[in-house]
Formats: sequence, C-alpha cells, structure tokens
Amino acid sequence: MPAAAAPVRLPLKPQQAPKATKKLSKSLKRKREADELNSLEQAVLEFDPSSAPVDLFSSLPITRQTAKALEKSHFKTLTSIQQRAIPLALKGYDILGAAKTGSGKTLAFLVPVLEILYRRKWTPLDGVGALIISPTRELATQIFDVLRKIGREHTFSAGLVIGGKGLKEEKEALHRMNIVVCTPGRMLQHMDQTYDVSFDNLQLLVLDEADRILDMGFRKTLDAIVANLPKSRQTLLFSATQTKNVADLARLSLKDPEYVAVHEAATTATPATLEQFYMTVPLPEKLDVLFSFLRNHLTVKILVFLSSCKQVRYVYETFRQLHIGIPLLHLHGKQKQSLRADITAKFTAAKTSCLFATDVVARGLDFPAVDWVIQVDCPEDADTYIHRVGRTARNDKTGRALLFLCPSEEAGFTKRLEAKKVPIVRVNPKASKKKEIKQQLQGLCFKDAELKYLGQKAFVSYARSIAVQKDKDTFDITKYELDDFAASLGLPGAPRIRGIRNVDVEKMKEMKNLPRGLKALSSSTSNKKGDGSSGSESDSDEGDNETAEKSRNTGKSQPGVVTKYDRMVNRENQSVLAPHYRRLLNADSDTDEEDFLAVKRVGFSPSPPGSRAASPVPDAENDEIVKAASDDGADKTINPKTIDLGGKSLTIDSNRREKLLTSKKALAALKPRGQKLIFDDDGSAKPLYTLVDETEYKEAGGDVIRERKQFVEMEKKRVEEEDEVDREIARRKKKEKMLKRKERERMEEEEMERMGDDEGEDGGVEIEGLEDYVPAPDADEIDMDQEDGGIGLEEAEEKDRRKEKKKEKKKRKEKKERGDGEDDGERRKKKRRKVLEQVDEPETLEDLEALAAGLLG
Ligand SMILES: Nc1ncnc2c1ncn2[C@@H]1O[C@H](COP(=O)(O)OP(=O)(O)OP(=O)(O)O)[C@@H](O)[C@H]1O
Repeated sequence: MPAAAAPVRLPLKPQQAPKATKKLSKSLKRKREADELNSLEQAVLEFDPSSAPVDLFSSLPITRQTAKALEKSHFKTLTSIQQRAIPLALKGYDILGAAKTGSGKTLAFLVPVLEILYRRKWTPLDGVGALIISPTRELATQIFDVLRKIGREHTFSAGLVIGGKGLKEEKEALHRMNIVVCTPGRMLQHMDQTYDVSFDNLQLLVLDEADRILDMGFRKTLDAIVANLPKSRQTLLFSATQTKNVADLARLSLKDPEYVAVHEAATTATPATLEQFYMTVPLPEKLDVLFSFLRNHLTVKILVFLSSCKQVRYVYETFRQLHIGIPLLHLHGKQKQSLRADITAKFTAAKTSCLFATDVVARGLDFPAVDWVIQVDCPEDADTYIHRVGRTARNDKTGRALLFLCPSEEAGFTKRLEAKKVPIVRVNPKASKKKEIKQQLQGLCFKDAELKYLGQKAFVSYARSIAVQKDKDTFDITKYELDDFAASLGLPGAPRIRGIRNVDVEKMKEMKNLPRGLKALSSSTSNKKGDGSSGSESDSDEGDNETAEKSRNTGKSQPGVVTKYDRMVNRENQSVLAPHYRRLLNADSDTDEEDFLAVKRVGFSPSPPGSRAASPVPDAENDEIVKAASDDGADKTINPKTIDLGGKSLTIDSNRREKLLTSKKALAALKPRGQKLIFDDDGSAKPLYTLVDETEYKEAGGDVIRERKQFVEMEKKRVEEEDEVDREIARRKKKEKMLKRKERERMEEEEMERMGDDEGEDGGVEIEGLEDYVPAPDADEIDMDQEDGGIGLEEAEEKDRRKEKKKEKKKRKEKKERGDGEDDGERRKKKRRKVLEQVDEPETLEDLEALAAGLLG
C-alpha cells in the first residue's frame, strides 16, 4: 500500500467496460439511483437498532456498492461491535464505541462513513465529508487500506494525510479528497497552512483509539482541529479502552452520544483466546531472559515492546550481532516514514520473525498471526498493557502474552491489572534455559564505541522513562539496580543522568548504595544544573551524551591507572552504525552546554576608537591574521591594516582590506546605522522616538512587563484576526469558483443528456432490464489515479472535453480555409469540374478509370 497522500478514487478496481450495444441511458440510470436512494432512506428510517441484532451485512440497510465490496473482501457476518454500532451510526447518532482489541471496530465506523456520504449524494465537488483521525501513521495507513477495500464500488476520493511526504504534494491532493484519513499533527499543519481547504461541509468526524487522541499528548492539537470543524456533524469515537470522561466528550460537543460497550459485562477486558503470563525479572537480568526466550522460540512470530527508541535500537543492534537465529526487525518513531512502512509490511508478511518496537505499534495494528507479545519494559498503565497484548489473539484467534516485571513493580502493577479485569498468571523462567549475555555485550561495546554510546543512551532513556512515570506505586526510581543494569548492557559504568525532574532528590541522597548515576543526578538536580528536559521517554530521542567519566574517575579504577574501560570510554566514536544514527549523535552534541557558549565562526572584531589593533579573530578558512607571541609575551599581530569606519577602526589583513573597500555593501554593514528623524513645524529635527528612562517610567507608575505582554497579545490578536479574514476571503473565492464549476458542469451534463435522449429516440441503442449493471469509468483513468496520484476521473473528463472542443475548432478552421460558406456539395461539384477540365476525352479504358477516380475522389 503506498503511503501516498494523493487521493485514490473509488472504485479502485476497473470494472468491465460497457459495450456499445449495452449502453444504458443516463437519465434512466439516474432515475433508478434516485429510487434506490429513496428506498434506502426509507429502510434506514424503518430500521430499529434495538430489535434483534443483524447477523449478515446483506441484511443491513446499506448500499449495493458497500454490500458488494464487503462480500468481495470476505466479510459476511457482523462482529458484535459492528452489530451494535453500525445501525446506530447509520441513523445518524454520535457514538462512543468500546470493544475488546481485534473485535472489528474499524468496519464499525468505515461502513457508516461510506453510507452516510452516499446517502447525502456526496460528490468530489463537495469537499471533505469525513475526517478519520488516528494516533499513528501506521494505524492511519491500515485504516486507509481497509477503506480502499470496502469502498471500491463507490466513487468517492479518499486520501491519507500523515506526513513523511512533501507537504505541497499533500496540500494539492487535499483539495480532491472526500474522505481524509490522518494523524492529528499533520492535519493541523494543513488546517493552518492550506488556507483554501474547507471543512465547512464536514459530515462525520471519527476518532479511532479515541482515548489516546483525547489524552494529554494530543490535547492541544485535537482542540485546534475541532475548532476548525462545524459543530453540526456526526462524531464517532472508538477504542478498546474507551474514555467516558465528560470533560473530554464536551470538547468534542457530542450530542447525546450512544455508549456502545459490547464487552462491558464480560469477565475480562482482554480477548478470551489470549493467554497471559508475567515473570518477575530483576532489571539487570532482563536482556538475559529475553535472549534465552527468543533462543527457545525460533519458529514463531513475536512482538517485543521496549520503552524507548534507544532501547529498541540497542537491543536490535546487539541481538543482531549475537546471531540469535530468528529474523529480527525493529520499529520506532524516529525512523523515516518509508522505512517504517517497509518494516510494517515485512512483519505483516512474515511467518517467523521478531519485531522490537516502541508503543508506536501498541494500538490498532492488525499484524496477522502474532504468536507472542513480550513486554520487556512494564507499560505505563493497564490500558497500554491491554492495547499491547491486543496485537495477538485477534478476531477470535489464539495468542500469548508475557510481561517482565521488576520486583519493585510487581505489587503495584498486578493490582492495576486486576482492577482492569486482566487475568494474568505468574510464571518463573527456567534456570536451566537461561543464558547470560553480559560478557558478549561487553565485548561488543568494547569493540564498537558507537554501540557502547547507544547502550549509554538506552540506559539513560530507560532511567528517565521510569523517573517520569506518574504511577509512583509501581515505578519508584530508587528501587531499580541501575549500576547492575548498566553492566548488563555491557557498559563500563552507569552513565550520568541529567534532566530528570520529579524525583525525590533528598530521599535519594539519604539512600545507602545509591547508584553512581543517580548520585550524579541528585547533585545536578539539587544544584539546578539539569538540562531541563523532561517528559515521556517513550519514542522520544532524548538522552544524554555524557559518559560517566567523572564518576568513573572516582570509581573503581585507581587514579593514574588506565583500565581498558577507561580507554574504551575515552575513545572517540569512530565507526558508523548508520548515517541516521550519526546525525543523531551530531544533533545531540549540538545541544551540549559547551556549544551553547562557543562561538562558531567569527569574522571581524571592530576595535574601539583609538585603540590598537584589537582582537583580530582568525577566520577558520582563510587564516588572514597570523598572530605570534612577541618577546615580552604579549600578542602581536603581523601585517595589520586598519580601516577607519566612522570613528571605529577595523583591523584586517591586506587582501581582505582590498576586497572590503571595493564592496559598498560590506562597508555599509560595518558602518553605524543611520537614525530616523522627524522635523517639527520650526524645522528642527527630533528623533522618531524619545525613550524614557526605565526607572523614571516605573516611578511614574508604568509596568514594563505587563505592557510588553499586552502589546504582544494585542499584536497576536490582530494577526489572528487578519489571518481569519484572509482565510475567509480565500474560502469564499474557492466556494464561488466551485459553485460556478458545478453550475457549468450541470449545464453540460443536461446538454449531454439531451443529446443522449435524442440519440435514443433517433434509433440509439437502449437496453432494458440491465438493472444490475453499473457503468464503470475507463480503466485508464483509474490506473492513473491509483499509480501516482495522477489526475482524477473528473479531470480526465474535463481533458476529454477540452480535446473535443479543440478538434471541432480545428475542423472549423480547416473548413474556413477551404472557403467560407461553401458546403460539401458545392466543393464536390467544383472538384469534378476541375477534373473534367484537366482530362481530355477518354479514349482508352484506363483514361475512363482515371476520370472516374478523379470524379469520385
Ligand atoms: N465482520 C468481520 N468478519 C470477519 N473478520 C472481520 C470482521 N470485522 C473485522 N474483521 C477482522 O478482524 C480483525 C481485527 O479487526 P480490527 O482491526 O478492526 O479490530 P479493532 O477492534 O479495531 O482492534 P484494535 O482494538 O486493536 O484496534 C481484522 O483482521 C479484520 O479484518
């Protein structure tokens, strides 16, 4: 599936082209469609959602097109959430849908989307009719794929707006979309920047994984999106862990929503076909247990969750080098979109594979036949646990899940699971099958400095992810054996951790045996020297470039004795794991405190008037100014030249001086700026603004900070207002243009219809009894749509029309050239006369034939 932004026109499969003899009169077809629509509306009206649930899609009051596509996609019977939600949604209710993972919620909202737009006679000119929002790109792509399948018999255009592609490309495509499947961030970007895309007509808003989209992470983005949507719309919210938070629902202005929770009475919140286990594994043994587990499960499909991108990378890179014996993949939010799509496709197709991933795949993804879900790092809450394990045992298939809990997490987290009705059994790892990989990891880190560096980052990001957890009953940072954990990653010591907030520093200071990493943390936090970064580590690429150099110097190695670990730590990162990773390193080093103060490139340094050549700064590229130490030890500049610039003297070398003197622009930049003056009635000049001394101003009762704030707010408001006016103008213009185009097309259609009817009356072929036949657009047009987001059907028709017109024009021109006003009969007579003039009396048979040919030709 191309993650293309370009809209695809449904139907997506070319149907059999109509034969000339089976041409169906357009007006008849239109009449039939109108009748069908009326009876469909009637059926929906009469349908009672509270009556016995419908088992088959064919028994639902839905269009022929949807029913046919569902059948072709092998969807015959409805799942329970579909039985309950679809009828209500068809009747126009707002819905809060909750059902276990893998129970078919996607169809429960996609079928109503297609049906409602169809019943409202939605055309490409009506703009965006339905907006489907998903928290991740992968899930949006999956929803889009299902939409393509079940919408293939309809003629709407649908598109993906998820980023990872050019904004311009998406912008252009957005104009043609009727159904938009998107991620929140990218959608908002378009709403802000693509001024002429209107959502004024929006009929349906769908939030898949609604609780996730409504939570803190997306709060502002979603609110801003909703502010751009009309209030009179239908809203459908779906999730396996649905929110009932009234404040959240109020944000979406739901109208008396129907709460459809099909498994609310069930004894478990997870699928009955899912077996769930947990193990208590000390943090330093986690990688050993994971490695041993994978070694013993080489022929299955496994999904392994870790809490940050760094961990995913580290575990993937090291396990790959340990040749574990099962194909390994890794997926996290810092990868390029094309790579993410590629890995998702690979894992979907794989029969045997192990995918290390962050929570980017925790929700909604429908990987077929996953045997095991392993959670190496404890999820932040029970809801996340439910979604993660929901990647297996989908749609009544079997599956297994295993959770690793650190001893300090066990009591707290099992309590949370119990409260959420998650049945889980404790198991112990078999000691005989456990293999320690610490030594191997140390070896790998020793050989490869970048791997070691990655391990350090993984360590820091794990510690941070624990420190920022809200559930302090489960996650107490002081209870993790961080030093041993660092050793288990193959690191020579626990890296220093900066920037963790919300940690009880005093408590940590009091602790005996406090890990070195946390000691550093406690001192840096209490001294307020942290870098200030905080927030969730999951899928974020934060981290700490710093090694534990200081602590190491004061640690195990003796002063003056350089151990192999010291060498390893001091060594620069040399080899390259991946270009992307190197970029990350560079990006990180950019944020170092040293860089914050360092001057990257300095040109000239103007010296104060009257002073000697002052601070000539060498340019890295040219090295114009050479400095040497004089006998008395003071700096002496060789070959100095001074230019006087309005009282300022500038010292430079002769070459640059020449250059500078020939460039007015460069000189102007160095000269003092001019001053703006105003002249009063007497002609005396005054500065444009007279500045009041701040203390004087304050004494007079002025509040500088408040006024600055007021000014900024006033300006912001003004810009927003102007922005809104601009948008409104753009929207109005677009609407006018659209209406004009619609009117023109309607007239053209009427004209064509008239011509078509005339044709029928004049002997054109009209076949009765082809009720089931739906004429399809040309296959060529569909191909273009599908392949590269090329022109739509509508545009193709427009092109054809233009071609026709051109042809006619050309014909007329030719006719004119041949002689104005001459009809064909006259022209023929003229030609015959000319032939007769040229040919003598025919004597032979050939002469006669030539004459006949000339006359007839
Ligand atoms: N009516 C149906 N008949 C047969 N299979 C179905 C039906 N509806 C959905 N499925 C299949 O069930 C699987 C799970 O569906 P879907 O992804 O919609 O679940 P979900 O409830 O959205 O899961 P999650 O909570 O994880 O997002 C998919 O493979 C889908 O093709």
